[in-house]
Amino acid sequence: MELVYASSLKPTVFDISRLNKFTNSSRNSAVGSLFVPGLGSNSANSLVAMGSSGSSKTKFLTGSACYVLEDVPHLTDSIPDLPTYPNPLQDNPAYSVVKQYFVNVDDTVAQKIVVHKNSPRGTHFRRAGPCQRVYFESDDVHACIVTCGGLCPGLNTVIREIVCGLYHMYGVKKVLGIDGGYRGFYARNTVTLTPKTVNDIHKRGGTILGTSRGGHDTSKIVDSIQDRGINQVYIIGGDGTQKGASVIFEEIRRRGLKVAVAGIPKTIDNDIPVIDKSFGFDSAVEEAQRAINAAHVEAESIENGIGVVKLMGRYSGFIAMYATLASRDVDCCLIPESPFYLEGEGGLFEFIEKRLRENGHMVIVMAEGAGQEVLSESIQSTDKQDASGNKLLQDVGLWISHKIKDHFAKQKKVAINLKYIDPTYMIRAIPSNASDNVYCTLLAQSAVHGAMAGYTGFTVGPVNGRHAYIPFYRIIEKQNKVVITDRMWARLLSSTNQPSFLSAKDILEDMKEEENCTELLGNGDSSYSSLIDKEISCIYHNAL
Ligand SMILES: Nc1ncnc2c1ncn2[C@@H]1O[C@H](COP(=O)(O)OP(=O)(O)O)[C@@H](O)[C@H]1O
Ligand SMILES: O=P(O)(O)OC[C@H]1O[C@](O)(COP(=O)(O)O)[C@@H](O)[C@@H]1O
Ligand SMILES: [Mg+2]
Repeated sequence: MELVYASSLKPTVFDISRLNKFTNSSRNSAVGSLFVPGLGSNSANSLVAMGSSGSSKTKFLTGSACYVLEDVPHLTDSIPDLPTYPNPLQDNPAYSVVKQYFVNVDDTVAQKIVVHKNSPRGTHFRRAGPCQRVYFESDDVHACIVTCGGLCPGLNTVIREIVCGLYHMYGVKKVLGIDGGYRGFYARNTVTLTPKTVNDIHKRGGTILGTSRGGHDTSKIVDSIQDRGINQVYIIGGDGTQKGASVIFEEIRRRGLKVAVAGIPKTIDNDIPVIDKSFGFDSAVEEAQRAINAAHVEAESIENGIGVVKLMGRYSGFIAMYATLASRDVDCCLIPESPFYLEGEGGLFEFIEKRLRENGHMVIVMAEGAGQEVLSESIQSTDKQDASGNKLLQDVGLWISHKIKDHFAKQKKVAINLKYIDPTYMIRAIPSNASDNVYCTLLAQSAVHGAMAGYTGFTVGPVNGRHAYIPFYRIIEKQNKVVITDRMWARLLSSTNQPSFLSAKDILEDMKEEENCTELLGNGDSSYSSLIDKEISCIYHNAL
């Protein structure tokens, strides 16, 4: 049993695997508080739970009305008695006039903001921002930045703002860029980054550091961090990258190093859970409009014109869904989460025929991961993967274009004119738009504040509009997907008026699957969030 102290409250620490038993035996405690032996049932008492999920430790702090803080690790968890220093920002003329510039140590951000009067308060995350005391002296900081995975608009902005944030806010002068993703730690050169060298990189697409898939060798990476004397690691990347960051963090902690590991979530697909959205997503949706416009102009200009646009989205169809909603020129949007079929009543071909009869043209937008099951039934699917283990997809846009052409050629009733546009890599390579630039700046600064304050093993991101520090295990436990039984997909269906391709039975099955999934996660080792949510609502309802 370990004892840790968080905020001003006296904590009790216990193994999370015992939470079930522990909370079951406390059902008679006062509403809104968990009964902790030794702390009594006073709702002012809180408990801190530190348990292990496989190799990963989890920190929970509970409060009244079933409040739970899923906190992030801190350097002092494994290296106690580290010295602290006043935050240099307090002497910064720009910030000295700002009222309450520092975040309160008890500030947290609620994960669920739609509540009822009797709802438990539920899960919260630590609010991101500058803290009064920091755990690094400016001259002692040696930071590094790495970018991994696929490209995404805004990568250079995040790099720029980490460098400038460290320099200008904290007086940190040693920042290293790791060349070419994770493998760059041990196989490539590094570049020195200064505000001067990164000054105008936000105007360029891509990443000035280069990126890669695969090549994650944890012990070689941590050896390199240790050998170079790096003590702050900023890791920018998607779900795969954050998994890599999590194991790097574990290894650093195992070796007892004073090194803060901060993740900045990147993915054009918006498939990272918990956070509101990922950077680059807005830019991608905006740029996709140009491709959809082109498809619409082409389709409209000729009799029975059909424009097919393929957008990115391997497992999640967010870009296709938002680009469709933004455009209003799209007749049908196909995403991986919503299965569809081609032939017969209610199928895609029937819908195309109807739209051509009504409007004389149509536009179809599809995510690259859509219809993979139909496609693999039709052509032999391969199980090829990229270097990171992501499934390599067949070109569904090209395949569907051929299918549509074949269908109308066989029918011999309507002569169609189909144009297929694949703007995927053009979209991914653009610089970020204005709103993503602002967003990237906030992400970078929050990451810098967190690392300087000694937090580690966290990903930063907005939760309901407020930036928060989220433990790695919450980011990597599942992927964010479009929920087709949610309002947003219903809005899309009513905007395009396309068929849902689902029978009432399918919808019921989908909802059941969602429920089962939550159940499984709740009982399994991987999702502490679901476990905690289930437990607190159980206690709460029993107490009422
Ligand atoms: N489970 C994992 N454990 C450790 N490293 C991983 C894991 N999954 C992916 N990575 C590493 O993360 C990097 C990026 O992953 P990838 O899936 O290509 O992109 P993204 O981070 O954008 O999802 C790669 O270098 C890959 O080796
Ligand atoms: O061809 P590449 O570079 O491997 O990338 C293709 C994939 O990268 C993405 O753009 C983004 O994926 P990641 O965020 O995992 O890098 C996917 O939409 C796409 O399937
Ligand atoms: Mg990914």
